[in-house]
This record gives sequence, structure tokens and C-alpha cells, in this order.
Amino acid sequence: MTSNIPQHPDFTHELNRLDFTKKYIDVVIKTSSTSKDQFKSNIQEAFGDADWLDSSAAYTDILTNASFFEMSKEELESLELARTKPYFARIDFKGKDSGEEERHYIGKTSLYQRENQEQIIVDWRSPIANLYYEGRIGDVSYEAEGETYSGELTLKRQFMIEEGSLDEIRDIDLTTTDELLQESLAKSSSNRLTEIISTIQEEQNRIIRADLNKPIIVQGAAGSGKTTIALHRISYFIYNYKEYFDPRQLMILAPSRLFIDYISEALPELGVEKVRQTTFSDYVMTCIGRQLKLKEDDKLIKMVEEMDPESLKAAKLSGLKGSPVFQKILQGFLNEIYDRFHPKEDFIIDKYRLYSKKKFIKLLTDDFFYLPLYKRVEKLKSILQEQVRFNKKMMVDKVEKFFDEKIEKALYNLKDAAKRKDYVSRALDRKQERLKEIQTAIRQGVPSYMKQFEKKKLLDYYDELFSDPERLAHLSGGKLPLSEAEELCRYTMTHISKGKYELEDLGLLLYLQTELFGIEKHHRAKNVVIDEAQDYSYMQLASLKKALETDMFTLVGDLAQGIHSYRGILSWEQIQQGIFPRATYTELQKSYRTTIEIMNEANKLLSLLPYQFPEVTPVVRHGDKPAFFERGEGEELIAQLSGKIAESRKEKFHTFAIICKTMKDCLQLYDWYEKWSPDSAKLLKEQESIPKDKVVIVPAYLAKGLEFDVVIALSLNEIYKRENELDVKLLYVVMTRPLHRLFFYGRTEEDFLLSL
Ligand SMILES: Nc1ncnc2c1ncn2[C@@H]1O[C@H](COP(=O)(O)OP(=O)(O)OP(=O)(O)O)[C@@H](O)[C@H]1O
Repeated sequence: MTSNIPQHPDFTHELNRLDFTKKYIDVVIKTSSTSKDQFKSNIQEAFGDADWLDSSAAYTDILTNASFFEMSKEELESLELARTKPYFARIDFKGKDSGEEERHYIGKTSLYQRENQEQIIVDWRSPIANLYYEGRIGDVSYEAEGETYSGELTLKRQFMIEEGSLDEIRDIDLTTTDELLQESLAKSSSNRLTEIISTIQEEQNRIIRADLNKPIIVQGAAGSGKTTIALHRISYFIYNYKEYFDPRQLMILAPSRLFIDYISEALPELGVEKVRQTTFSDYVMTCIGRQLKLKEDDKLIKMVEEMDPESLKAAKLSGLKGSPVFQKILQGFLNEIYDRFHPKEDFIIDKYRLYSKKKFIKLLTDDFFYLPLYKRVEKLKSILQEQVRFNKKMMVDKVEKFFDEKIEKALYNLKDAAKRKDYVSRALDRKQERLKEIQTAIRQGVPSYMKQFEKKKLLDYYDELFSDPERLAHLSGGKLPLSEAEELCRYTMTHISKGKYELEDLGLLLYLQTELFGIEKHHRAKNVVIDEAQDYSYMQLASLKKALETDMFTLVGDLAQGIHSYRGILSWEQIQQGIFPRATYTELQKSYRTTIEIMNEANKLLSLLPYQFPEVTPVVRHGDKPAFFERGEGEELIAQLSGKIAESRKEKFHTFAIICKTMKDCLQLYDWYEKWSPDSAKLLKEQESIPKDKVVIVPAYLAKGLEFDVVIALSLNEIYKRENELDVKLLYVVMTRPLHRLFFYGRTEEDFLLSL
């Protein structure tokens, strides 16, 4: 790698190029906000004093071929964002066939010179930009629109551009060991996901650009960039499919609203702000069309705080509702419901058989089976209505004809006038009666036939499912013992009878909703990204796939951080085999977030977990070793913490979190903060945004997925126990949150399973 700045021989050339690009962007922005007639004078104004361009062909081109600008609002917005840093890299590629050397400047968005269609900036998501991420100097190839282009990569150059001015140029070979990455990682966090487009690594790039028509499962170590990659993959997807998909058809499922808030700032930068962002529970409620009261999800908290056997039991029971056995149970349950929709009689109106039950059942179980049950029934109802409409005239005509003929005959045959009159009058009455009868039969035929079918609501069916343990055990085909079924029914009925549901119920409700009533089309996303996927249960994922009618999922997660594993995923294999057989499985073991010293400590915890993952490899970046301090109480502790934070602020760190094992400890600490250092800390509860200027106090289970410059792991009343898997996972989460510094404050090192 060379980095001789600013003496780099091309520095002036690149400076001019940057100047040209910036001015061109200005013209584009200005022109589109004024009018096309203004274009020429804008150009002259912008480039008038640029003597380096005077003689260049590009300048003449611009002036002579001024053409109409058509930019969408989105294009314009991204161009405005790109003004201060139009590109970050350049690659030179010499095509084998053409033999010509092409220069490509890679940035966040593309920009064409409208006059000659030459690219001024190439989008990072374009096929050729892949060479920047994957290619090394020498022979390379890339694919675009099904064709392979071979050639030689002769230059790979990075630009350090800040606020529109070129600071430095570096020619590199591999992106993996570049200084740009080191510098980017060394920066302090502003609590938000940072921009990584210029430093995306090869293994990450492969996931971002992996086949967009296939699901992908990523097991990634803490800090390996899962969240970041997931967002970039969406951005890549949008770029590639912008003509086919509206971004609103894509969906990000985040673990909490707090997390959505955390990622939301990164979204517009990537052009993915229109993507639907929601949580699993909000999404299910949208699909079922009603707001359910959710039982407080306190199982994890109780398990952590009290270790009480009741919570353990509850967790186990709820966990069952997420396990694959429930797919079997639900399918059996649905089959029983379907059977109840087999009519007992043919559809007869008056004495006419308009539709046979056999045909009805065939349509129900065969031709229309692709539809949700109640939609099938609706369809059948309209078929019957159609039959009635079609035969109505015939039925009425027949009655009329019958009586008219009778009357005619009487008029002709009966000689006695009085008798004839009497007969005719009775026949006319009878005719009216029959016509009335038949009209009523016509009107009521369909509704009364349909009455034989139940009309229940989703929640009624859910009640039904958990009201009979014997049936539940039977439906499981022996996989759920009766004793467990009894416990599960009792447990579930206790809360649903009060109108309250727990997260574990939602997956099953979504499944039933899909099969019985269907999901409205506009709620169905075409492509779904799930972050922290390890916390999803098998049934949640199976239901989502069914509801969305697609397997186009990007699942990213880390089993080592699976603190909800009582209900979550135990192995990716099971998910791949059972739900996403087309999925590609990838592992990321490199961690970008934290320093070697911190990662080495966190890695020690992995050996206490039952997974066979290799140790996480931190990207080479050093920092201070994590340190332990014996803590004081009350005012003394607050003084200790404030001192440490002030010290860190001097090191130019901006974001600080004190992470306790439990909310109880957090509350205690927050109390002390309020008393001894009011207004300097913020206690983070679910669904709040993260303040940038305060020290954040947060329990471990809520800190998952977040990152801070400096993390203080604090133990007041709660310690982490080696023998408890959940404790180890929680501590692992805590220790992998910091970017730069990690401190422990407690009574003894062993309380944090440390031997520093
Ligand atoms: N290629 C990269 N270049 C620069 N920074 C990167 C790169 N990859 C990841 N990072 C940074 O590493 C940090 C961790 O990324 P991210 O939060 O996406 O990881 P994660 O795998 O989701 O972590 P966790 O499992 O802890 O939630 C972020 O600060 C991110 O900006």
C-alpha cells in the first residue's frame, strides 16, 4: 500500500477531477430546481473560471450538447447528499475484448454526464463496482446482465474526501487490510450505524450481493456487521430491482422499536428509508386487523432476576408454542376445521338440485384449496348465488307455465261457468302462492344453505385450540405428551381468557389467520430482512413465510447472543431444513466493532457455551485492556463512574453506556444518579430513543444490537454465574457492545467471570 500524500503524482489530476464532479453536481441540482433553459448559463457560470477545463473536450461537449435533465426527486436527493463526498474510490479496468482502459469513480449514487452518457460516478451497487470489493490488481472479471466481462484491474484507489475537499489518495490492492477500514473503526460512534460503503469487506460483500432470488441465513459473531450488511443488502436489492419493486414491498423486522430508531438514521443514506420497518408483534397485529393486548414479556427478565421456577416453567411452555411440533398440530387442527365445511346435503332450491355436495367438496378441497378457508367459502357462496341467478327464471317460468296450462285447460274443458270461475280463481291463488314460495326459496336458498357452516373469528379458533388438551396431544401425533398438553392449555387459557396474548401466541395466530382468513395483499412484503433472527421461534418464521407467500428472507443473527433461546432458534440447520431449504448459509467470524483486547476477553465466554463456533477474530485494532474496579456504594459509586466517564470524554469518546444484568440494578443505579448527579444519565426502557448527550443506563437484554464507544459493566446486586447459560450469553452481549473501552465495576472480578 502506498500513501504518500499529497505528493502522489496524480494528486493534482484527482483534485481537478473532484472539482469537475462537484461543479457538475451543482449544475445538475441547480438546473433541476430552475429550468432547462437555465442550463447553459448555469454551466457557464459554474465552469467559467475553470481554466483546466477550457480546452477539454468534456467542456465543449457540455456546452454544445446541452440536453434536457430529467431527475427524479429521489435521484436529486441522493445527489445532494453526495455533494460533500461524491465518491470514495476509483478503479481502472482494461477490458480484454476492447483493450481500452476504463476509469470508474465509485460513490454512493451514480451520476451520468447527460450530454454523452458517460458515467461521472458509478454506483457502489453496480456490477462493475464489485471489482473494488472483490478484485485484486491483475486479472479479474465481473458479471453484468448475464454476461461475464474479463480484463485487468490496473488500479484501485481510495480517496479521503471530507466536506468536499480531497485530503488524501491511496492506491491499494486488497480492501481487507486497508487503512481506511482501520481509520473508520477507530472513529468514535455517534450512537448510530456508521457508513461502511467504502470499507465493506470481501466476506460482507459476498452476503450483500448474494443471489437476490434466494434466501440467506447469516450466523455472524457479535460486531461482524450483520445489521449493517442487512441494510446494505436491502439497498443493493432496491438498486437491482428498482424497476420491478417498490421499496415499500420490502420489510425489515427489527427486535424492538428502540432498535428501529437506532437503525433509522442509516436508512436514508442508503436510499432505503421507504422500506417498511416494523416489529414482529406490530406486523402480526396489522395482518390480523386488530390490536391485541400483549401480556408483558417478562419471562426473560424474571428468569434473569429471580430464577424462579415458575418463570422457567412458563418459558418452557411458551417455548413449545414456537417449536416445529406446533406446525403439525396446527395443520391437523386446520384439517379438522376444513372437514367441518363439508356440506351434508346437496344444494336444493324448492325441488331443484342446483349443486351437488360432491362438487362443492371437490372445489373446497381441490380447485380452491390455494385460497384461505373463508375465502374459499366466499367463492363457493358466489358460485351458488350464480347458480340461483342462472336458474331463477327457469324455476319461475316453470311454475307459471304449469298453472297457466292448467288454467288454459280448464277454460277450454270446463263448460260450467261458475265451476270454471271457481277453478280458475283457485288456480290463480295457488299460482301466486307457489310463486311466492319459490321467490322465498330463491332469496333464502343460499343464506340458509350457508348457515350450516360455522362463522367464527380468529380468536375463537385460538380459544378452541387450547381448550381441549386431549385433542391437542392427539393432533401432535404423540409428540406432545398429554401432561404437557394439559399444562400448556391451562397456562395459555389463563391469559387468553383475560384477553391477553403473549409473543409466542402471535406466530400461531398469524399461521391460522393466513390459512383461515388470508392476509391482505398490501400487507405482504416481497422480501424480508430479519435482524437478531436467533430470537425468532421456528413457528414465527414458518408463519411469516406462509403469510408472505415467499421464502425471500435474509436472516441475520448470532446464536451466542440468543438470550431468548427458550423460545428462539437452537440451530440454523433446523430452520434451513424445515423452512428455508433453498437458503444459503454463511458464517461471519470477524468482528469489526471492538478492539483485540476486548474481544479476547469476550471470546473466553464462548467456550462456556454449547456451540461449536470458532473464536471471533477481531480486526486488528488495539486499545486498552478491559479493567476491573472495585465499586463503592451510592454517592461514592456515582463519583467513580462520573470520573471514569469524564476521563474517557477527554479521549474524545462520545457515547457511554452502563450496562447492568437486570433492570432492578439499573433502577437502583438510576436512583443514585438522580440523587448525586441529576440529569446526567438516562435510563433506557423499551421503545425510547437513545439520547446522544447522556450516559445511558440499560439492562443487558435491551442492549443487544446496540453499540457505544465506552461500556461500563456494572454489578450491584446481580452477578453473572458461570453455570447459567443465560448469564453467560448476557455477559457476552454486554462485553461485545463497546467500540473502544470496557470497564467492569463490581465487588470481585469473579462476578463477571473474569480473570484479568
Ligand atoms: N466493513 C466495515 N467497515 C467499517 N465498519 C464496519 C464494517 N463492518 C462493520 N462495521 C462496524 O462494526 C460495528 C458492528 O456492526 P453491526 O452493528 O452491523 O454488527 P452486528 O453483527 O449486527 O453486531 P451485533 O451482533 O453485536 O448486533 C458497527 O459500528 C459497524 O459500523
